[in-house]
Amino acid sequence: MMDPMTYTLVLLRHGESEWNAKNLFTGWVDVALSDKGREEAKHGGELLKDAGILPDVVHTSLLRRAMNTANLALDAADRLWIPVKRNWRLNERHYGALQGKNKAETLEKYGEEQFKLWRRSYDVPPPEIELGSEFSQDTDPRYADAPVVRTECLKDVLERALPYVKEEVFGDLKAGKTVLVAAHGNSLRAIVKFLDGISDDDIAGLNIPTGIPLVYELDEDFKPVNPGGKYLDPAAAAEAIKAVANQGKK
Ligand SMILES: O=C(O)[C@@H](CO)OP(=O)(O)O
Repeated sequence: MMDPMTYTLVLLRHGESEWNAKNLFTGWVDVALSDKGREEAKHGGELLKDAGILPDVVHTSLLRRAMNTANLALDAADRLWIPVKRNWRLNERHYGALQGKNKAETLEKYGEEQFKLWRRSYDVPPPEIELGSEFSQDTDPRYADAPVVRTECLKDVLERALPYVKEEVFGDLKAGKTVLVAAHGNSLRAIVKFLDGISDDDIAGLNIPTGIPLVYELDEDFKPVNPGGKYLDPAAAAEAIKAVANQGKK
């Protein structure tokens, strides 16, 4: 039994996307899940159901890989009926001019140090994307309420995600709901950094696998009772985390 004084927050990174499979920087580009990604999402829902962790409300980004992952997972857990809240603040980190670029080619061209800084440093953003270019979202109507974003580092993601998390996600937790957040590698890294109080340096080494629910029990001050959370399939998560860390290297 879970302590009745704790809140249950489930973080779920979307299943593999078509651009994850092609090893391309994705960011705000709205790519679909791959077949494997759809399977991962369903499996994530089955893991939730098997663990008896049944979300009462789901929060997603405005990107279809997260929205569809939430739907597939909730369908598998027989919770497709729960309320849905969507917000751009849960989007993947905007990858600036790297959006649409191949990770292996970028590593090759700029070297490991620069590649790592762009990918995992806390406060070094990639170069800004050119407005109006193929992979820019500056005219996308779904972002009418958001500022024009041209690139983001993880710090920027944390700063735009946190107000939403504190208000909406914590608000639902306070109301006694089990909350599912279906989002992205870097928006979830930002949330985990905040929850676990991870330092700006150490966050570089944290990677989140696709499709495996990460469950946090939080105390009434929203501090993790189980620091780092608990993956519902720890062995699969450990394998997948290594693979994410090594993306770019062939
Ligand atoms: O391309 C992206 O948007 C992200 C997540 O897939 O990649 P990375 O893990 O390299 O930050």
